[in-house]
Amino acid sequence: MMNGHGDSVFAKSIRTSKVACIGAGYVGGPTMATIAQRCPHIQVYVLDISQSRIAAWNSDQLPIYEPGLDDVVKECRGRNLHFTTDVSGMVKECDIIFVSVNTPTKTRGLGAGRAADLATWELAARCIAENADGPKIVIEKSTVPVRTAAAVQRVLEANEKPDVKFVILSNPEFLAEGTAMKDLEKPDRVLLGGPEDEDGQFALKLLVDVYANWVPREKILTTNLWSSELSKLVANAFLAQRISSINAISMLCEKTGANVKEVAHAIGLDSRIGPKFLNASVGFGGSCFQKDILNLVYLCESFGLPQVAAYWQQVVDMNEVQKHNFTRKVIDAMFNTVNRKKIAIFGFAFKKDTGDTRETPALTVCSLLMSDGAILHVYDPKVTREQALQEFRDHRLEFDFEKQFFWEEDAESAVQDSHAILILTEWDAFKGYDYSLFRKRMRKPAFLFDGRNILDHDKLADIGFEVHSIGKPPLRSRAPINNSH
Ligand SMILES: NC(=O)C1=CN([C@@H]2O[C@H](COP(=O)(O)OP(=O)(O)OC[C@H]3O[C@@H](n4cnc5c(N)ncnc54)[C@H](O)[C@@H]3O)[C@@H](O)[C@H]2O)C=CC1
Ligand SMILES: O=C(O)[C@H]1O[C@H](OP(=O)(O)OP(=O)(O)OC[C@H]2O[C@@H](n3ccc(=O)[nH]c3=O)[C@H](O)[C@@H]2O)[C@H](O)[C@@H](O)[C@@H]1O
Repeated sequence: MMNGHGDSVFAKSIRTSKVACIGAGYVGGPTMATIAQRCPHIQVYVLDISQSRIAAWNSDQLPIYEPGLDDVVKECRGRNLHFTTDVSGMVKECDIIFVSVNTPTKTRGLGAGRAADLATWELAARCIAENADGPKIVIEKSTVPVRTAAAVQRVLEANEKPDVKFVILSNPEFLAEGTAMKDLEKPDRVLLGGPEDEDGQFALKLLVDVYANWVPREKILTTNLWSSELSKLVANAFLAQRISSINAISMLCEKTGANVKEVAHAIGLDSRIGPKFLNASVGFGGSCFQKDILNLVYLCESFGLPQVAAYWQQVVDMNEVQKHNFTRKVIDAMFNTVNRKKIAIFGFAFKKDTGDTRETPALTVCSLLMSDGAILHVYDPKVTREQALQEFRDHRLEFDFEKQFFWEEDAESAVQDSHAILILTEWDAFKGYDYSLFRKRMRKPAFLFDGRNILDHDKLADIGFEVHSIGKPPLRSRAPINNSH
């Protein structure tokens, strides 16, 4: 793995042929599968406390859906990629240990609702400390608050094993779900932060060499620990800020007759702004944007920067406004009530090409509609009803699910006798449907609310739909009267 070893005692005793990762989730699984594929000379062990998750990784039905992942796992599993619950055993065996456990928002106590909950991280660190009988390089792969490495160092060293030295590196992950394998194969950059002393620089070089097996050297950045930790939070905050900014403008478009797609295109051609990540939507979701911004807000407050905290808090607040605004639009348009009306929901995942529903905007929209009495029939190609129900439970949202929340095997069944179709996830398949046929099966007037702006709205109005989208004035049906049934 290394071209040459360092000279220190630490450097000389690090064994480099085995790597472990604690946490076999959306990040740990795909990231380690990529390392195994690109570095056949390294044995990679992915560890998790969840028996069921590890069993799934070892089966034909992987625990997460990610395009391209199956092939890489099939190629490497059993060769140099291993999934196991033997966390302590493999922590002993491996000197290079990534930690990719979940770091959700704290739900109680100091900083509840904002600060990152590092309990899982602390447990992982304690596990490493207890099982280490030689030097270890511990790599923060999870997204953590800036200065977490200092806390981790204290936990690791508290066991007072004089011969065991730990070096902590930061290596945040920038992959997006749905494109994880492509992002890992060709990252915009790999970011590595480490201590500035000799062993820190040795460890950093070791990790650079791992990535250099497939990532061009100029894309591998090295910084100090704190810059690396903070850059991850800032990257997510900037990305989410773009969405909240264009969503805020979409509300103004709806009032003024401007079209947000045209505005996004016009501003995106300015090379300083750029065209990406300017799709106005029903709101951003996913496990990270909200939690990472709240974490940033909490950090700013803790460091005595209330104005900076308030600035970033607005990004999350605007996202809430957008989800509520969209739902209010639905209810307003449908004569101010959706009580007992069947509504077809297309998509429950937080974005296309993933089965992940964490913080999905669909949860808020569906909850608000059910509060108003709507009967929802949901179709999502990759999400199960049980998973959606778990999402409601996780957020302590209670409804009469047996009467108001139905799951359908296809879009057509969801649409039958419905008053409206809501597009909440931008699955490509939703673009190819025969909406003319759908409209025939629906109650009239037939409403369509495109929360992702993915359909041809003029065509839908010609077919006979009343179309509402994001950041555009609504379109009434343009179908001839005799065509309206
Ligand atoms: N999901 C994503 O797209 C991205 C996530 N991240 C960050 O990566 C981190 C992990 O995220 P995900 O992979 O989505 O989480 P996840 O929840 O899918 O996976 C975490 C896994 O860690 C396991 N775990 C927890 N404590 C453990 C312990 N003590 N020992 C062994 N296993 C343990 C859990 O059982 C779970 O399977 C988070 O900090 C997140 O912010 C960063 C970039 C992208
Ligand atoms: O830290 C993380 O977890 C990851 O968070 C995001 O990745 P992800 O949440 O998987 O997906 P995105 O493509 O960023 O989409 C997030 C949300 O924003 C929405 N979105 C995205 C882009 C856009 O223009 N408009 C918009 O509404 C998506 O539909 C989705 O709900 C970042 O893009 C990754 O770089 C980062 O590593």
